[in-house]
Amino acid sequence: MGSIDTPTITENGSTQSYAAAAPADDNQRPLASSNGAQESEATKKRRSGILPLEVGTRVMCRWRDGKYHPVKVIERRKLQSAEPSDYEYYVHYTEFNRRLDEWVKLEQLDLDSVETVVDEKVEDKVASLKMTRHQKRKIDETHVEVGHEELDAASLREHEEFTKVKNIATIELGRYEIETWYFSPFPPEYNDSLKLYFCEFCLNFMKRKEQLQRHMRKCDLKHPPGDEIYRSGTLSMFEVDGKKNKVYGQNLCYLAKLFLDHKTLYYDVDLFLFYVLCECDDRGCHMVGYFSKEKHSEESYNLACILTLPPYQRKGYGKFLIAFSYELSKKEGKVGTPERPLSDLGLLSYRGYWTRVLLDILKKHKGNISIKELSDMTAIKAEDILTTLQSLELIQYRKGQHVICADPKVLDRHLKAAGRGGLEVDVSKLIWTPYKEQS
Ligand SMILES: CC(=O)SCCNC(=O)CCNC(=O)[C@H](O)C(C)(C)COP(=O)(O)OP(=O)(O)OC[C@H]1O[C@@H](n2cnc3c(N)ncnc32)[C@H](O)[C@@H]1OP(=O)(O)O
Repeated sequence: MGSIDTPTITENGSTQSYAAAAPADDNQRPLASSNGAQESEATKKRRSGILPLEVGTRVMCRWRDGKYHPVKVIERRKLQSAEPSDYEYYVHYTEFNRRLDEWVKLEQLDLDSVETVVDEKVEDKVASLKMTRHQKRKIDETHVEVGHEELDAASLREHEEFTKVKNIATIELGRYEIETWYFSPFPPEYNDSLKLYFCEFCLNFMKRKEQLQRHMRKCDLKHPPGDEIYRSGTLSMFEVDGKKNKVYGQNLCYLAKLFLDHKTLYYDVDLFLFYVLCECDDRGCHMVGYFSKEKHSEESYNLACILTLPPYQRKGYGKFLIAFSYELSKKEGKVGTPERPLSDLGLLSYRGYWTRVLLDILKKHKGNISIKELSDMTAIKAEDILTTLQSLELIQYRKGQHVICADPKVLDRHLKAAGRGGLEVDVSKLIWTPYKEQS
């Protein structure tokens, strides 16, 4: 499967880029040169007519692969120079996920491709009028000041303005420096910092490296707070109760929101349990990722948010966390499903997990099996089983019923295409009591 591009991570000074810069090719366009001496009078006149570009402008932009891609200008900021047209632009690549939005220099833009300026105000007004009450509440909850049920169009627009540009560009966490993906509503006093320094154990965050160094001398945590409920080899899972460890829970939410776009940031962490996966060595237990789970979910959600930190992605931890969430559901005697909406990467991971689990059972099972039986065996909600099997074309609708038609050859073909299984959860190493039984 091809890779969805993600920003960069630095470890010990060496930069790993998930999207290698491609060599220049036919897709290369002439650079929008800022060298005035070589420009014709006509070009100069045209440039001065359109610069600085308006927010909302659509134009082609040279990306890190060396090719030009369509972008929309989201924001602009003035550079400290004498030229009135010297700005840099925050752009959204319309073909890519928002995590790749970035500040670019004028030189990266092909000014010959500038399209008519969109009337942002009209566009946004229409969008905000189309918002449902539920969407409004979700947006409101990601804001620092929670609790405004009714947002008028003006404050909604103000909020969108506020969140459209990433506030924190990078974080330092343990031995990694990580580029962030999205806006996260840190308390206002952190909003002037491009980089934040996290204690990898208690997740407190600071503006300066020296503050972190001082903190690390005092912090006595060497693993997440809470109970270690799983250990197998160097992998450990900790269950953190948001009520008992409120600050940790909130810090984790601030951190996670930097990599989760459409998720609500809950300040009321009391209602959640956090399952934090760590790789352990002699220096301590280092967070790899986590998922959160509502203590009581009316919608039978068994997972609210899931994150593998970027340095650990594509190594099977995501599928491990998903598998773990279903193992907890099995212990509770319930079926579960992840909270919606799923992100692009979330959907890929879940589809991959469901596909492999179901194909493995169908391959081994002799005779007929129903969706209900599959659901009982896996704790996967029947709807998710149905959509997965439908996408694999293993379902037929006969006499008003869905019937699974699993030809062994078709199963083999799908299994081959399903890729790696991810890291296994060793259930014998899970020592856990469901939440309700603890109180
Ligand atoms: C309910 C919700 O919370 S939805 C939101 C989900 N969370 C997010 O979007 C936060 C940011 N993303 C992440 O944290 C991670 O990408 C996760 C948690 C979704 C997946 O974590 P990972 O540790 O990378 O998962 P894992 O290594 O098990 O891979 C899962 C599968 O997803 C797909 N996948 C994951 N990342 C990519 C990618 N960058 N490009 C293409 N496919 C990908 C692959 O099919 C992969 O399986 P494969 O490697 O065998 O081909």
